[in-house]
Amino acid sequence: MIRVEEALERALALASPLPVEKVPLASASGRVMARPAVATRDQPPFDASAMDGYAVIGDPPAGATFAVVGEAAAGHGWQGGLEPGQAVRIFTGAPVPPEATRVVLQEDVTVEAGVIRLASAATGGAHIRPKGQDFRAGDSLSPRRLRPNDLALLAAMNIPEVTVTRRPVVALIATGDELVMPGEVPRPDQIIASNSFALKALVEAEGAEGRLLPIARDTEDELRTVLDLASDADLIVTIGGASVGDHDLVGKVAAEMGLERAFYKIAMRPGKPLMAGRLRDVPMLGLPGNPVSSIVCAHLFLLPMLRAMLGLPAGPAPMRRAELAVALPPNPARAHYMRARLTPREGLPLIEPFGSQDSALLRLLAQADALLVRPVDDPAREPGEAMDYISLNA
Ligand SMILES: Nc1nc2c(c(=O)[nH]1)N[C@H]1C(S)=C(S)[C@@H](COP(=O)(O)OP(=O)(O)OC[C@H]3O[C@@H](n4cnc5c(N)ncnc54)[C@H](O)[C@@H]3O)O[C@H]1N2
Ligand code: MOO
Repeated sequence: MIRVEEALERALALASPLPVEKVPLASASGRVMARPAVATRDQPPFDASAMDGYAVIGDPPAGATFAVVGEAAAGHGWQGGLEPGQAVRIFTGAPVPPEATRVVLQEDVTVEAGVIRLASAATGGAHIRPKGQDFRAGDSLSPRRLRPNDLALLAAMNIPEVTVTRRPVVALIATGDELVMPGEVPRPDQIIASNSFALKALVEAEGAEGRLLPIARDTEDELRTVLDLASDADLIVTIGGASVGDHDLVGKVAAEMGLERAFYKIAMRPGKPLMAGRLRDVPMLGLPGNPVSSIVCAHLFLLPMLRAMLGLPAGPAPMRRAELAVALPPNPARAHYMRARLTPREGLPLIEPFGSQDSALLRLLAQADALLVRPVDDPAREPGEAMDYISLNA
């Protein structure tokens, strides 16, 4: 059994960034930019008024009057010139006439017969947004996972298409004679396939496409057939059949199909029988079948692999700190990822692992906010100690 850190390194070595493609800006939310985007224009492209009011020259005192000689609205600049003693009616977003040095707010003037009079001295802000204040032509946005705010910036930069990394297609293969899909009527000795649904949601939240393949029954032929169906995926994920039982066929069948194994079995709880490798050029992750084990392994291995394929910085699932609520005995030779509840407080949140850590309990997993991380050979812990955890709510 190898350690989690070593296993992750080997898993990440299987995953390389996928080719890039161009997508319209309107479809780019959540996608991962593959190259910097470079602005082709200044924003604003002219000195722009920040307020509705009057553009004037100088710092006039209270009582000063100006003849209104024209109007500048957003999208309609004033071309007629401006002299001292004159004002141009102006609206937010309009180009400020080049001669003007400030905009006075309409609330600060009285208007009579085309003449404005200042109620108070025009001091303080000029209410002009200088050309290029937001960004200039040539400024760039560095590659990142695109959030809605980033899309607004790219649009303002006049970038209609973004170069992004292709979404990894993840084939999800549940295995086992005991499984039927939700909505079907199981025999008395069957259960409902549940893991694939969490895994599909997890990979899609990460920016990949999850493809649910038919459940592979516990025969070598059927498993081979479904693995063949997955050969055009970017990542093959099997669920179950990873352990040592007579019906655990994934390792055997994959090996016969040419799996170059990167590892099998790790010093981790839950998730000991995890395997990974390359099957005919496609990276493969063999998750254990126990529901909690498969989902915990997805957080620790599958999501980092997807981040690597998306060209994002890839490494371990991000860790945070919390204060332990209860005493814990020493942790033996397998790192333990304990399902736990977090209570937010001032300072570090409080973390309390559930009493039962059975890897079949989905109801407890649904109540869990976090995985409390206990490294290999972690000593006994006292309440109040600061510990690492991985968020399940992110
Ligand atoms: N003699 C040993 N037995 C087991 C060991 C071991 O070291 N020696 N390891 C245990 C551990 S730890 C785990 S984890 C499980 C994992 O085994 P498999 O990956 O072979 O998983 P299965 O046997 O196929 O299934 C385990 C369990 O999970 C249920 N399951 C499977 N797939 C799904 C699914 N898609 N949705 C919902 N539930 C699923 C399945 O019905 C079983 O109950 O092995 C231990 N045994
Ligand atoms: O590793 Mo198994 O995942 O403990 O249940």
